[in-house]
Amino acid sequence: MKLFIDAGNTRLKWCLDDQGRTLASGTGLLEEENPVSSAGELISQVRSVAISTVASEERRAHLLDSLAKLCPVPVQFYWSEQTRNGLVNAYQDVARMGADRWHAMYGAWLDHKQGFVVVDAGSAVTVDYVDSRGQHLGGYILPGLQMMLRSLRTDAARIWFDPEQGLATDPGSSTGECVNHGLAWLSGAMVERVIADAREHSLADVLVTGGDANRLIGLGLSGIHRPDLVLSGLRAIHAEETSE
Ligand SMILES: Nc1ncnc2c1ncn2[C@@H]1O[C@H](COP(=O)(O)OP(=O)(O)OP(=O)(O)O)[C@@H](O)[C@H]1O
Ligand SMILES: CC(C)(CO)[C@@H](O)C(=O)NCCC(=O)O
Ligand SMILES: [K+]
Repeated sequence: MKLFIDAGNTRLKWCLDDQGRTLASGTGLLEEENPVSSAGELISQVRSVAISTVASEERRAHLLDSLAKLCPVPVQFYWSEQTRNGLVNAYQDVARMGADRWHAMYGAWLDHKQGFVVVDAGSAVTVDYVDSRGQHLGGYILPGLQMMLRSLRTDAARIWFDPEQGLATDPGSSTGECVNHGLAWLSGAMVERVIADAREHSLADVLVTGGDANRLIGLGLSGIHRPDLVLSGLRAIHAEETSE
């Protein structure tokens, strides 16, 4: 059995794979003593681990330590690449691209050859465009939804509010409404731009992943929700690399 991990800046997503079949999956927090505690006893059956991560070196080392204690098996990290199976990265310096973006794009490329947008609404929001030739046209990195609220709360002395997950975008008449509606309004504007760009570049599909995917879909991002997109790309790449 193989363990696949997508370790973001906040959360970690894992799945257990037996010859391409998903036996179990779950989430954890990177700073926890055992970030894959939700896998329980199954962890003892793991024979190898493959990881896609954008966490700091410190957190990556912590994850390796935790895994070494739980199951002393080979661990392989997978990073961004220049090209794979027709998908071509727009970055000159691909080592700088977050592995999650490349793996999500590759996961999308396998099923959506007619051009697509990947929106990953995690700790940060990323938007990437790939055309029908597999050429990555480039992308955007924006602060995540929680990150924006947190910066308003910590960097502005007189802004106090309770965060809400609402979708209302009408002008607010209290601090709480102004902040919460403001975030929905800004996110909605981003959604409109993504839809307009997809049309302009003839990208057929919009794939949405990350913890805030449903919020963006609620704000009008009509797309395909693929919570497992990074893990899908990682699994495919691992399979290709180990079958050679
Ligand atoms: N159970 C949850 N725990 C934490 N965040 C959650 C949860 N459910 C939804 N969210 C939302 O998900 C966002 C984080 O998304 P996600 O878990 O995909 O991030 P991540 O993969 O750690 O981040 P990144 O890949 O950008 O580093 C937060 O902005 C938060 O609003
Ligand atoms: C943008 C995030 C944080 C999204 O998870 C991640 O992909 C990352 O750390 N990227 C590095 C910078 C880049 O992709 O150019
Ligand atoms: K992510």
